[in-house]
Amino acid sequence: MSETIKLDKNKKLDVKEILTDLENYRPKRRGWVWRTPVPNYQLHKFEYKDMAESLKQSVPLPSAKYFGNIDPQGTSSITTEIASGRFEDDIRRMRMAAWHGADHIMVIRTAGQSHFEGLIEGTPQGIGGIPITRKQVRAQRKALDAIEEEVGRPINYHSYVSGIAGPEVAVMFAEEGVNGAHQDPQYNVLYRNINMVRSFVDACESKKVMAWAGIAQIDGAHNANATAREAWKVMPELMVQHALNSVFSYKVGMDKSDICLSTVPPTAPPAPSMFLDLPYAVALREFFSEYRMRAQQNTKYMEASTREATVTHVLNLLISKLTSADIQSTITPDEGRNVPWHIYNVEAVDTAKQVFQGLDGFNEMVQLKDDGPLREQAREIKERSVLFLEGMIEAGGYFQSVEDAFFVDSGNYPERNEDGISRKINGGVGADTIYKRDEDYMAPVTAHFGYNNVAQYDESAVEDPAKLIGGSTFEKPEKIIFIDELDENDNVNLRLEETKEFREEGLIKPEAEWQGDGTVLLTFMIPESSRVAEFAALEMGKKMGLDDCEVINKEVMQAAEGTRIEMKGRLPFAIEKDSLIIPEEPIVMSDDEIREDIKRKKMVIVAGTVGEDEHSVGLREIIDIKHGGIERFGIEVHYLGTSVPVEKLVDAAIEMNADAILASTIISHDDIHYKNMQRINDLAIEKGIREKIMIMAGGTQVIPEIATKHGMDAAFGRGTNGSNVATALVERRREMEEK
Ligand SMILES: Cc1ncc(COP(=O)(O)O)c(/C=N/CC[C@H](N)C(=O)O)c1O
Repeated sequence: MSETIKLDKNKKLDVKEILTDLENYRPKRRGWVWRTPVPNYQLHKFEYKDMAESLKQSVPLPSAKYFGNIDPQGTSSITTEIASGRFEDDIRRMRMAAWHGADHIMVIRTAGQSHFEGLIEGTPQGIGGIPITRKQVRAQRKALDAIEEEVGRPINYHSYVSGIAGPEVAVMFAEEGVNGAHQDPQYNVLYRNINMVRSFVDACESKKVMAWAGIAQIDGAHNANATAREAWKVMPELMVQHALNSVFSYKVGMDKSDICLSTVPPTAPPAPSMFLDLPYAVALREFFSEYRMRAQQNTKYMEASTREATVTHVLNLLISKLTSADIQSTITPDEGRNVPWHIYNVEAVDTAKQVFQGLDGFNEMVQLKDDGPLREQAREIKERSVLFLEGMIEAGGYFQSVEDAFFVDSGNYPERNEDGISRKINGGVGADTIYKRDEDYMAPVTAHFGYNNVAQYDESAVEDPAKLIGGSTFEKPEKIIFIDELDENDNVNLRLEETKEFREEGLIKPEAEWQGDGTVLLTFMIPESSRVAEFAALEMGKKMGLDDCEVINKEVMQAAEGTRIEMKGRLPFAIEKDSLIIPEEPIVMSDDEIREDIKRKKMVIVAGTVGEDEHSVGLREIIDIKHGGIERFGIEVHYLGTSVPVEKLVDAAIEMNADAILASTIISHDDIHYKNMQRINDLAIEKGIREKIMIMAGGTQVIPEIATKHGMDAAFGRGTNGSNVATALVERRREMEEK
């Protein structure tokens, strides 16, 4: 069995190492792992109410630096769907997402795989998803073994068991340690036009196998949201679809704790979405309190604006918080315009993480009203769904009601708009492919649904039919036939060869979804109407030398005054890493070394926020002893406050015979911060003190390399602290002393 690969956070994951010895890889475990809640969790200066165990390593939110760099993890599993078509490139994105808190990685299948009659092998490239094959599943599960070690939390790997080869896929997933899967025969019927009898018979087998492997199941009800003309009208039907798949799954043998209802808040602003969606979320959780909730963010009304999608997602997360979400599936905010990009998978995971962090303890302060429209609407949705179910029974059962187009009708049942999806009982892909088992039928395999009749060969094998063949692949994984590649023209090895230069030859290109794709995203505000702005942007992109420019989002600022344009394009060149001139990271001296130098020779500093700038916090943090500022080293600081004229700063330095001027500059409009730096420098020259005084500046928008071009001896940007500044002062003074 191949060893778990050890990842170093400062080293890229080596896909080739993942692909090595795959035939001997065995999954470490089966089944789903839920997060571990930690009641009253002390993190930094806070006590969290609704958090789970923290990660060993992670990328916290940008603002975590103000809170001891904590990265609290909510109790819901967080999903991100990563399936660019090249599984090998997706592995790196999985690592990025895991570091941001995703512990449920979903891989949607290549277009139409639901209609593939059997398993596919090797590693062909996919369209809009990944061709799910044994080798690709193994590679990604093996990679996730390493990634979960690195972040310090189990990661659930997930794909799809629906389709005409559902049972075969279920068996392969059970063999390969897949942890979660969509399985809902209604999906086959309604959205893939697979014969309904075949779908339900297959689902018995698929669910039986998934139950054996402890695979958490997600149903397909959310698809009705995405398909219905007016999504908020299908809520009764959604309840029925959940009921059908959940009870069916339970009856086949799945634990209710592994049956996850896939629920999506049906609407989005500008609709009054909380007023419409919250009652549905409440009704659902009341009806199905024994099952798991997999809350998925709304995609139906997602356009190309990532901002708009993110705000809708935050509202969806608020519903999850007010009700419940065992799994919170994030949807990338760019799904309305791209096959999702790395940065947006991570953004979506961060959005969910951030909202749950921000809403920690919320339910101890806010509760849902016990009366009024919330309860009335929830009741009505339940009543309509019961009517829907009764209507189905009256129509002659599930198959007949599908044929009668009960489902995805945009009428709020019992209202009907007669625009539902109808499927023929004897129609669709796989019709007439169900055969009655012969009298002497038996199957010497584990987790086989239905009467298996093995007693005819061996009474003692009734509970363990695979005993008749010395164990099936579930007991004897060495019986699995591992096929490496089948298509010599479409496989991961060829693709890796094409992108080798970006891994082994130190070439750098930006990438959005695939290694070396060169994709960049530009945001413009063009002071023209939408059409003019679009074509102006394309022209600008061309002149910038970008290939394949495409405007992927336009938002009107005002019809005539301007349009916000987002345009993607491709960089036609790569950068050689070795050719980059990267300035050394400023070293930070030890406290003792700084103190020694100040003791050796006193240092007096004049400091102030310069110009018309009232920001004081940053400079106070750099100066004040209680923030670990430079005073703690014994440096004498004369703080002149805020909005200090340049003249006053320089005059004070002369009066105090200061060794240094420290200028804080937060406002950067029209480069006023650099202009003030230049003025301080020039005035010091004019007053004849420039040679003997150090001048330094800092602020969140300051780029040190630019500041030094405006006369600064040193400059400090976002994230600087007292030790950085004190080190620069001591170093600069030593240089001046050596002159
Ligand atoms: C029950 C079920 N089976 C199969 C598939 C996919 O099946 P194909 O291989 O035919 O595309 C789906 C798809 N749902 C969309 C995923 C969504 N982004 C999600 O997060 O749920 C499904 O819901």
